[in-house]
Amino acid sequence: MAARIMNLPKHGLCHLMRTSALARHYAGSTGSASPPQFTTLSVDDKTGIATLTLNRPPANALNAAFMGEIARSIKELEKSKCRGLILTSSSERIFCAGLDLKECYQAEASHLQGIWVALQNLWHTLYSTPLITVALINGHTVAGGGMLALSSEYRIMLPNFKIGINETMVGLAVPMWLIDTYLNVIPNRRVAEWDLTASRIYKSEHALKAGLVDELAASKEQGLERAVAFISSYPKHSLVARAITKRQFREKDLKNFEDNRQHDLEIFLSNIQKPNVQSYLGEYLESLKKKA
Ligand SMILES: CCCCC/C=C\CCC/C=C/CC(=O)SCCNC(=O)CCNC(=O)[C@H](O)C(C)(C)COP(=O)(O)OP(=O)(O)OC[C@H]1O[C@@H](n2cnc3c(N)ncnc32)[C@H](O)[C@@H]1OP(=O)(O)O
Repeated sequence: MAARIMNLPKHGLCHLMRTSALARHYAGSTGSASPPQFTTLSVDDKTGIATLTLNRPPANALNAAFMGEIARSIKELEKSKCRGLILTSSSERIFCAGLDLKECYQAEASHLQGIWVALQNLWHTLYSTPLITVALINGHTVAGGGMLALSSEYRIMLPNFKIGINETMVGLAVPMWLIDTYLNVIPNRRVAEWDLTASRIYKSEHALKAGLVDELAASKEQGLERAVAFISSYPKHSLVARAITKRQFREKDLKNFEDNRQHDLEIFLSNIQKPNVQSYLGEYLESLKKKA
């Protein structure tokens, strides 16, 4: 691991930063003095590949601070001209359980707004990044967690976990930008419509067959090797052309999102505050607790 910040490393791809250095960098560039709280970031100076590890126990549930932190890391890595990003989890069971439902229950409108805007920003940042992105899904990933995996370009999953988008199950509609993201991975509209309307959750092995993930890996170590191999398969000289091509594939979805950003927020706020949705959310949270 590199131990210093410098302008141009010898391979010309990535500034070299350790977690502590990046934390200082955040303070300068975002106005926030707080170091990363829920993630760790490491950058390999030989490969130019960053690994961002989600670390908000027990479930990596997404609250506004956590989502802001992930989005800021991606932006900083873009500036430092890293080549690729691997997203993974410090948990051995859960990659990401989606939005922090405890923070969505009986919350003030302003708090809910902060959560949704952070989710929108995180999706936009990850979906549009020129970095080569791989989700190394080393645990269950549902709802907002599925969004993180599906917005990445390549998915490597460990066996015997669950992946899917289950919003209709919690009584809410899937937003158009997430439908577009899903279609970018599963272009068969009938299958995508069925999956999202039915809140279909796939087991790893079935997700591979369905094309929702690209590879299975036997262990996290093997998954990391495969992720590095995927990112390294893009030659250095092609990175700019690659990024422009990626952007063109995703541009329409990004524009649709920008055109409807405010409306999307209003729909979420209106739905999440409905008494029946809140009541269902309360029961759902109880059912999660009872499992323990
Ligand atoms: C509110 C709905 C908004 C809908 C918005 C509409 C559009 C969608 C656009 C994209 C946005 C998505 C919104 C969301 O992300 S909603 C989140 C939905 N998430 C879920 O339904 C996941 C619920 N969790 C599970 O199914 C399971 O926990 C699991 C992820 C499969 C892991 O199972 P397991 O390994 O058995 O672990 P536990 O169930 O025992 O959980 C461990 C621990 O974590 C707590 N927890 C789990 N999920 C959440 C969560 N989402 N938020 C907060 N806390 C969560 C769980 O309560 C346990 O805690 P304790 O150890 O303290 O009991």
